[in-house]
Amino acid sequence: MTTSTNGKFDRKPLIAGNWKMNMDHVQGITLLQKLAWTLADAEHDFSRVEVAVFPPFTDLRGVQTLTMGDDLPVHYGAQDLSAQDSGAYTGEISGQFLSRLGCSYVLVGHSERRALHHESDALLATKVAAAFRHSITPVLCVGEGLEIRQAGTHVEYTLEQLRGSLEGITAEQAATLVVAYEPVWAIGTGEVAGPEDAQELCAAIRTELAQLFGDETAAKVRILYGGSVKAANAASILAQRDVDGVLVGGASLDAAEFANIVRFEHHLVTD
Ligand SMILES: O=C[C@H](O)COP(=O)(O)O
Repeated sequence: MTTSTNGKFDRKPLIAGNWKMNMDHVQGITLLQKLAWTLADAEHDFSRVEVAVFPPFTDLRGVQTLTMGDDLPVHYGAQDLSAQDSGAYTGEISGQFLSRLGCSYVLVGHSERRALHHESDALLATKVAAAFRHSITPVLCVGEGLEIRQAGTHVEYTLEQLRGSLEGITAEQAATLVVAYEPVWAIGTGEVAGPEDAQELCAAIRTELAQLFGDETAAKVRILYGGSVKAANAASILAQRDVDGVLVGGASLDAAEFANIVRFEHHLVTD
């Protein structure tokens, strides 16, 4: 294991909060301020553990103003983007606009987008490309539903999503990618995949990335786990070798709880 980042991890851990369709622009600012104060009070070292939030589109300008004005070391991103850059696409949001708003990241293919908006792997590959066109890091979400898990085909299913959604990207682009493994049956249900389940899939994803783009590239990709992550279970999940962070939904709406997830290292047993 290399120790180029923080000693414990090969890659810098990323703790990401997806607010989903919660928090209007006023509530969003309050939440981010509380989070920043809580982490500042705890003297959180952002150079060791990165923090990012994914507010609704309508919050992004306020989040940008706050992070710039107060010089907050928190990154932020959008929950989706258009595959197109501009034109007659009513209701769509271009990566170009997100880039101008200072977004570092964008979620692509969250399971709720795949399910509710029928987003296919082919479409998602064009969204991944759009994110890279505008210098935004895509957080590509993959993961199986309950039926697939019960049938025991979850690894192959998830890897097929991965391959399809990354069609056409280069190894250079892949090296900067973030992948989030989110088993749909564990999202918002209180069911958490065990740390070993998270490791199994995150390791399988890394092996597949190595086959697609080479070992060196795969070693650079951060792979997150998502699904009912809370302060109480974050440390054991993040202790897994191939888990480089978490994508948190519900628990990211509570500043104190999310800050405790960010500070997971304080709950790790050191070896
Ligand atoms: O994007 C986050 C995931 O959907 C997990 O959501 P959750 O933590 O509420 O289960």
